[in-house]
Amino acid sequence: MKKIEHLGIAVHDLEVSNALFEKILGVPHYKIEEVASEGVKTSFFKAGPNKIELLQALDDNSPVAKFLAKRGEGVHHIAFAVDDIVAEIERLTHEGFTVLNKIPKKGADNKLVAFLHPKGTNGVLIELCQEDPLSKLESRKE
Ligand SMILES: C[C@@H](C(=O)O)C(=O)SCCNC(=O)CCNC(=O)[C@H](O)C(C)(C)COP(=O)(O)OP(=O)(O)OC[C@H]1O[C@@H](n2cnc3c(N)ncnc32)[C@H](O)[C@@H]1OP(=O)(O)O
Ligand SMILES: [Co+2]
Repeated sequence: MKKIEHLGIAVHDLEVSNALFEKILGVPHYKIEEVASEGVKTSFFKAGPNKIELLQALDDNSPVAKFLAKRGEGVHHIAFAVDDIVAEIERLTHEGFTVLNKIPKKGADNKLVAFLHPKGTNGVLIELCQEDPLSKLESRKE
């Protein structure tokens, strides 16, 4: 794993939290993106070389809605950048971790993502993140 790609923070109201994090970080969010498959609306901030992802739930059954109901607002996951997500999924599965999706799925900000169950990782939800190679081709079409 190369570095922390982003830190995910669950929030009730994206608009309110966008204003809050703009005050904290001194920069506005650079992107808002819905990921319907995850049931979230996200916004992204850059703090120097680091990225923060705010997550608001789109529906009551989404992972973020459940998290908010159980634990309230706060750090939801840590995402690590990897070069080869398929190889990392294999490696971590062999190490005995529960990879929640064995096939990488499309995340936000042009990434392919996979999650490790927090029960096997000291209670921290871990996201693996690889740059989606197709996203370069998609942006060329525009
Ligand atoms: C867009 C994308 C991107 O960056 O590109 C994203 O980040 S999407 C980010 C949103 N998507 C995801 O989170 C997808 C991966 N997450 C999941 O599949 C789910 O949230 C699970 C982690 C499997 C939990 O789902 P489940 O239905 O089992 O919920 P549950 O409420 O019964 O939770 C089971 C236990 O896990 C704990 N738990 C749940 N979410 C947690 C989290 N984020 N961090 C630490 N612990 C967590 C609960 O408190 C509970 O513990 P106790 O048993 O002790 O009470
Ligand atoms: Co994330």
